[in-house]
Amino acid sequence: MVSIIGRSTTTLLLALSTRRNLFLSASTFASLAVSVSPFTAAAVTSPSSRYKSTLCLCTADETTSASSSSSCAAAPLSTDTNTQRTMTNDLNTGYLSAADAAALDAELMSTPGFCLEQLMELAGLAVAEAVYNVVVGDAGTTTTGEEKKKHVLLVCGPGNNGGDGLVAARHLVHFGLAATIVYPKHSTKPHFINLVKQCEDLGIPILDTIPMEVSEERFDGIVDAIFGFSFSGIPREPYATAIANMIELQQQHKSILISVDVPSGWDVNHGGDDSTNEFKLQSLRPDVLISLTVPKLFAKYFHGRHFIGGRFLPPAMAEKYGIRKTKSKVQAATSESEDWAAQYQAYLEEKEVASEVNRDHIDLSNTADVSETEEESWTVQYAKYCEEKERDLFG
Ligand SMILES: NC(=O)C1=CN([C@@H]2O[C@H](COP(=O)(O)OP(=O)(O)OC[C@H]3O[C@@H](n4cnc5c(N)ncnc54)[C@H](OP(=O)(O)O)[C@@H]3O)[C@@H](O)[C@H]2O)[C@@H](O)CC1
Ligand SMILES: [K+]
Repeated sequence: MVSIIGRSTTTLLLALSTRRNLFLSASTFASLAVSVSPFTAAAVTSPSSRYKSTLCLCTADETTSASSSSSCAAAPLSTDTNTQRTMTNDLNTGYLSAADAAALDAELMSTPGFCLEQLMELAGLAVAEAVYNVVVGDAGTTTTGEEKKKHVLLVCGPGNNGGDGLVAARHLVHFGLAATIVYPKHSTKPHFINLVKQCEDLGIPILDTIPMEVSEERFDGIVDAIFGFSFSGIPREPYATAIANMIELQQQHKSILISVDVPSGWDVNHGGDDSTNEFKLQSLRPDVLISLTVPKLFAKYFHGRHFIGGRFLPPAMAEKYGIRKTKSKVQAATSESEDWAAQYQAYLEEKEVASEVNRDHIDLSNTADVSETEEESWTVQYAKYCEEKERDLFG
């Protein structure tokens, strides 16, 4: 399976490695990327994603790691996209009840001092990465056959699950996909107002209802970010209609339905297959589930493709909540990643050659020296240019 790190992390590492050590090997770079990656995103049965920040492969064991410091950012729990199967036997992380999930959330924001905005950004980024992997997948292209951008509809609810959807929409657009948001009830909290503004600034349409006309856009993926672990009872309007519309689009347009943390309408502790409940008989059947931090109890009844995203648990807290830890291993990168690594190595070599041309001796193990020398070389060239100009002008 593949773990993914965010582009920002990659960029940071590129910048750091370029400045601090030009001989940093691609494999060291990849290991470093894995070790600093703050979240986990998805799993991925499609190891050949061309998304360039996909850096490492993890074993199935990795999906069980709850340690934020050593685990890959996202891990898939099921390994076969075509034959859906239960993940129960594959999962060693334990499941959280709705009450425990809320308590864990509150505790993350007290003892380790995470703020909600921080957690939501990590969660939303992990969601975007999993969605990218699912929608773009093996095809490795962000466009459709007609060269239109692949398009993701994100249906966002009134709480933090909806916030994860808003964050994910922004990242997906930065990843090169088209996004449309349906946000029936806007939160008046300042952070949510900002999230909406950030999406508007990217030109993402924000609608009140799901466009259902046949002539309207076909969505490659639909992200269900309506309800998370604080949902209870039967969905009220306008969300009941939104859920029904998502089911219709999934069935008629063959859009991939991806639920964030909890399939909306499912009982967080008991799942969505309770035949005694009329609504649940019509409830949505997501193709993909992205559990945040840890799967909730209902996930025992989910049989589709399963990712874990946004794992930021310190080990002591993981232990407290019965989340089992295993050692995480980083295996060889995918062939795509190797391509990427090769490109990076070539870039380093190019830089090295350029530096050698520019001066007799450069200590390549010291960034300060390199930049100073480059700066010196540039200033020398500029001085020569000025001298020439002066000679031309004044003889
Ligand atoms: N640590 C983590 O893992 C992190 C988790 N994060 C995310 O937060 C999610 C939990 O967020 P949350 O607590 O805000 O609740 P969530 O489920 O989004 O919705 C509550 C809203 O739904 C409403 N509502 C409820 N029942 C309803 C019904 N039957 N019909 C209609 N409405 C109903 C309810 O309204 P109320 O009943 O209060 O009137 C309220 O407005 C979690 O799943 C994950 O996605 C990340 O962002 C950060 C890190
Ligand atoms: K959801």
